[in-house]
Amino acid sequence: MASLVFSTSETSIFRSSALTSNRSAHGRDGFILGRSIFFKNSNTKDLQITKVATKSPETIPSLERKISDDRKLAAWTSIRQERWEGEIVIEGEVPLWLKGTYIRNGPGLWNIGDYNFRHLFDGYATLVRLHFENGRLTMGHRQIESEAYKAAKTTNKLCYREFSEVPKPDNFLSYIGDLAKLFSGASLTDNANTGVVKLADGRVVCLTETIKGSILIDPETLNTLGKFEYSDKLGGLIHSAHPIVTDTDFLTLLPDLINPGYLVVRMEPGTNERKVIGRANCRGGPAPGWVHSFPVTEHYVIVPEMPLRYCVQNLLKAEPTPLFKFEWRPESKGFMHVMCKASGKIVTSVEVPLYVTFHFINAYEERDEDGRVTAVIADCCEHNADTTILDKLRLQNLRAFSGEDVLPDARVGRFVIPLDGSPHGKLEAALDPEEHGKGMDMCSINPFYLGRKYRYAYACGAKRPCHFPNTLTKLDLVEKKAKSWFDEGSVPSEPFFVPRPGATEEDDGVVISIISDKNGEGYALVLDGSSFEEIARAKFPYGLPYGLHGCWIPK
Ligand SMILES: CC(=O)/C=C/C=C(C)/C=C/C1=C(C)CCCC1(C)C
Ligand SMILES: CC(/C=C/C=O)=C\C=C\C=O
Ligand SMILES: [Fe+2]
Repeated sequence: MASLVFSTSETSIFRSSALTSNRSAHGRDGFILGRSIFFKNSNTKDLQITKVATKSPETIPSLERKISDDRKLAAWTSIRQERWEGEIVIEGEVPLWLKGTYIRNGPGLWNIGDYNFRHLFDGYATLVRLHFENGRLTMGHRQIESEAYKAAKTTNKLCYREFSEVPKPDNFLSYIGDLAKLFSGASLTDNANTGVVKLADGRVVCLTETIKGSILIDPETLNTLGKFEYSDKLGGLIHSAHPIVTDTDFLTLLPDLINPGYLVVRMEPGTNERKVIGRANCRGGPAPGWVHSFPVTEHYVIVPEMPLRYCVQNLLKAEPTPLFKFEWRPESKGFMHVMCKASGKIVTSVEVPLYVTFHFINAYEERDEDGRVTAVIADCCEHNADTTILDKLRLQNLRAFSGEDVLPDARVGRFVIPLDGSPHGKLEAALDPEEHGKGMDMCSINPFYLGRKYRYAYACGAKRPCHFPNTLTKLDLVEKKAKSWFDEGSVPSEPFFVPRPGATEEDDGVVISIISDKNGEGYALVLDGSSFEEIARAKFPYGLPYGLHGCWIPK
């Protein structure tokens, strides 16, 4: 007789079994019982097994929706259950030095009951954890318990403004109330679905573009610990989704929508207080350019002012506009401001060609033979000044690939910002975009090269035809060459570089990515940072939704 003792947690103790053995389907020991699969959790002495539901389970009851086709790409499909954890089998070999935890964040749940969200960036945050130790790998995933997520679960309704979704007012009076809540920030989401960073003091924070969407998590359990409250009086509602975080620093930008400009702020480790370094005033208008990320060099913070600008009118609209909360203002031009980190002074501010970017890759100072800084070089994933990429990230488009080559072209955009007082900067491709299939986004570098002259970057590129970046690409910015990993029909997430401790070469390390494959399944992939060959993969019990950005927490 089979007898299973289920605890209230996800993990259950197995006493005896009349279960079906299941090695072939998942390449590891496990059992099938009804519609659930159980894997051995082999790092405990007890025979402990972890339950994996194969259909929409009861764990997200109010958000439940039938998954009709189990084999469709998991990347654009809502996560099937709130959490899972267990050891997964590695094919190949993970280097023994790789000890620690990779955590990836991203929007993984795009529906409330039968109501489907429209944009990739609307989804409720899903964390994925890959814990590497002694050549073994434990995977876990879990939803972040933001107020927005909890409210959707309890009311079965959208309660906060997401990237493109706006709660429906019940009547005219509540519409007026909603406008007030928009300006106070009360109706903005705290759905921290964009990135995750480890602060120098060890705290792990998930982030999005709303300041209230800064949420502390426990990197071991993926528990939501609570809001990260900023103790200063700086106010404001939005910030860059990508602060610069190092072992000593936390820098971010706060766009000022009233008096167009950006505050550059720093937060000391162990504190929650952001202090102003300086302010960059916008040169174009009527609002600041969207600032999803920004780069730094050793001595400077680079403040981008994109012609794709925040738009207060679009913020007020109930239905998404073609550019969501933004507008394209080519006449307002594009600029790059360079601020001295030490003094907060703007050392130069140049007009540059029009550009569209989510992600800066890196920046560094160019010096002459006397060691004087002559220019700042800043690289980004640049979408050829074309805003249509935002529309391509609507879920309807992501779910509808019919083989047509519809991904707009992108490149590694290299800004050259002279520091000699010239009014203009340059923007050119750092290498021939054909090298990476003219697709380019979701980048990482060796973190020791942040702000310094560097050679390698890792990003997603394209093998055409495609509708979304579908390769992992190592860029050599000196040789101006790219090398790619590709698996037909798969969607890889951001290639994340982890340096080998003690390494002296820039590309000595591994690259971690999470793959959603054409069979609806998924796996963690580890590539060698130097050869860019696969060294290991580990299949998940089921495919996971696409995720955005990760961080590495060394053991
Ligand atoms: C996931 C990602 O990369 C970006 C997410 C951006 C969000 C959630 C932006 C939200 C916003 C609002 C809810 C209102 C104010 C404007 C804006 C910051 C775009
Ligand atoms: C998925 C993405 C931006 C994510 C922001 O955090 C951009 C994809 C661009 C494709 O080329
Ligand atoms: Fe991002």
